[in-house]
Amino acid sequence: MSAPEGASAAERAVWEALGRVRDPEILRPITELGMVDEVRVDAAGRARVAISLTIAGCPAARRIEEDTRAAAGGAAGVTGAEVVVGVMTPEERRAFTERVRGGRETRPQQFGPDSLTRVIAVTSGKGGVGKSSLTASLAVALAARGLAVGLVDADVFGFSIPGILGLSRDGRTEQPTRLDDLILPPVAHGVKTISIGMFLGDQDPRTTAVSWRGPMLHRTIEQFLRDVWFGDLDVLLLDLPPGTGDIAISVGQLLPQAEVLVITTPQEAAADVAVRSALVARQTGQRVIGVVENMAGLPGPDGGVIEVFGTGGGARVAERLSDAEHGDVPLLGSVPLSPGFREAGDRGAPAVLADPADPAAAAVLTIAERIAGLGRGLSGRSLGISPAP
Ligand SMILES: Nc1ncnc2c1ncn2[C@@H]1O[C@H](COP(=O)(O)OP(=O)(O)OP(=O)(O)O)[C@@H](O)[C@H]1O
Repeated sequence: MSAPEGASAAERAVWEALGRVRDPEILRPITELGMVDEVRVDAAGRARVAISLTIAGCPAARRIEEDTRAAAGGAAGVTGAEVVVGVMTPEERRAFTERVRGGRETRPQQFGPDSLTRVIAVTSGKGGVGKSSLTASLAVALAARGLAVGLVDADVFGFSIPGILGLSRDGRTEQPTRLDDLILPPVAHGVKTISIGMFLGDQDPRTTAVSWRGPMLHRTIEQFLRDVWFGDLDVLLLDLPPGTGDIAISVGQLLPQAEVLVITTPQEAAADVAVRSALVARQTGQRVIGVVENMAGLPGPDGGVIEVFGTGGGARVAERLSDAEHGDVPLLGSVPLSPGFREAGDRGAPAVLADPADPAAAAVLTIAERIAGLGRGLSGRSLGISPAP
């Protein structure tokens, strides 16, 4: 929607400014989404903007209201701005969800084999190697490069993504917005993020144990991929639980075209199990695109490096996964131990944004650049186009 005919110059300026206000969950302009009902600017330059939100008090409401006021107030010829917030009628909401979907149905799966979204599942053999920290940081780094990025935290037992991305504070995790059968994921640092930790209702994730059997886990991942509206993504990252359990197998079945990124530490024991988790992914048809070594040497105060977890694990995993059949699996980078990187994650402000000069953050940024540059092979895939008759 844009300024109606007969609008004054100041009203047109307000409409134009509102075109730069994005819904923080859908990441599209509120004018395009039909959320602006009316713009009036009186002779004294006072603007009155009427907007309609999907649900009263939806998590994004205050942000949209503030951004709208700021945008209208800053438009040429405007001396002050008032924002009147209304709620869409069920009819308007239906039209809104249609607009969000762009006429497409959410079902079946959004990330089927013909989708142009690169799906990258991040796996590790054992826990605690920094897989979640690296997945979240890579997602943020790729989004900062201008890509549309989604992140599914499929680490059901150890979901830590909401905390690392600042979506969880004091035991309360930000909730997705539900619009009828559409689930809109919260956006953190430009990344559309969904986690099992967002579906625990009022339960405190710090004290809530998730103990689900395989079929329930499978259904949850399936629902994440089907009902959560990510829109058009360039990249979808999945943080898998460590090891080769039910979730890894479900993801392999649901997303056989996914690429796999393997995280290990330099330690022999971590490297051995990392190779095994990659081999399981391969059995389901997924392609291993590379290995990242985390928790490599800790820079010491005297300029030396303390090899807390030894050396060489990343290179060993890459070498063992490279063969004539699968080609060369590269070691995409080695991320040093860094107290600053950990602290930033604990604060919910990833170091790749908050402190890009941090040695671990810098290594992750370089790895993100390499991953973005790898692209995805389209050979053998249907592009969904047919010759003109
Ligand atoms: N390069 C690093 N330097 C310092 N600390 C790190 C680094 N990478 C990860 N950490 C820290 O190590 C801990 C474990 O990391 P994380 O939770 O990301 O591991 P994980 O492999 O996802 O574990 P799990 O799968 O068992 O949940 C976290 O406290 C994290 O902040």
